[in-house]
Amino acid sequence: MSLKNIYPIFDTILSRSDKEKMLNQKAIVIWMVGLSGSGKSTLARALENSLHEEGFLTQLLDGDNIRTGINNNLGFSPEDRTENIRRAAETAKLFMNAGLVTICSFISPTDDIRKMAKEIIGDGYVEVYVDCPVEVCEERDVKGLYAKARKGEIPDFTGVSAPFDVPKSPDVSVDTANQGLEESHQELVKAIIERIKH
Ligand SMILES: Nc1ncnc2c1ncn2[C@@H]1O[C@H](COP(=O)(O)OS(=O)(=O)O)[C@@H](OP(=O)(O)O)[C@H]1O
Ligand SMILES: Nc1ncnc2c1ncn2[C@@H]1O[C@H](COP(=O)(O)OP(=O)(O)O)[C@@H](O)[C@H]1O
Repeated sequence: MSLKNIYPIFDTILSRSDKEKMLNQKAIVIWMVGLSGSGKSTLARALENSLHEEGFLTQLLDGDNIRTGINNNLGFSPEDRTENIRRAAETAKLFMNAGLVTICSFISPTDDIRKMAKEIIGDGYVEVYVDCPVEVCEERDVKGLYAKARKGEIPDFTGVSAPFDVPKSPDVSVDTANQGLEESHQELVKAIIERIKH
């Protein structure tokens, strides 16, 4: 008789649902899409804090920990953006399969890029469109990037000199141009909590 028959744990592959049970939550990937300055990072951080307070185990993935780390060799050409999102989606899937509620904040500018992310992640992909027109994002110009892009100092800038396809069928849409931060945050938390309760 083989060792595996005596000690079945050597042969057992734990599933996502075993981990979800342990954490008492449903694991999903919340994929936040929107222009620079639309409010993705602000809402992603606020959402993560609220979920944490409610006892959910979370992980946030964004430019700060992905573009400076695993993707520090990538820029903003269409090919590099695709590779950026491919690696981010694969990373998000690993966290999701470990049972975590994973929040991703990337511009994800085109239909094709989002289709790829959705295909990689599969069941559990929840698309959130952080809806804010370029005029309002430009007015905010949180990092001064739109001004630089208009002067031609940043090439291929999304919404100015590179494309952004408005998502056609997001699972959740948050209008940050006509709503305050608090209202957008509450709306988002409500939409997500009902998807992650075990
Ligand atoms: N050319 C160009 N176009 C758009 N954005 C630019 C560019 N160059 C630098 N940045 C800064 O990079 C942030 C976007 O990175 P992402 O990884 O989210 O982009 S993408 O999904 O791969 O398109 C984005 O951050 P956010 O403002 O948080 O969206 C910008 O600060
Ligand atoms: N309803 C809202 N939701 C999110 N952010 C908002 C909202 N209204 C105004 N803002 C402001 O818009 C800016 C969004 O910046 P940021 O979160 O860095 O965007 P992004 O990560 O998409 O580039 C912040 O200064 C934020 O305070």
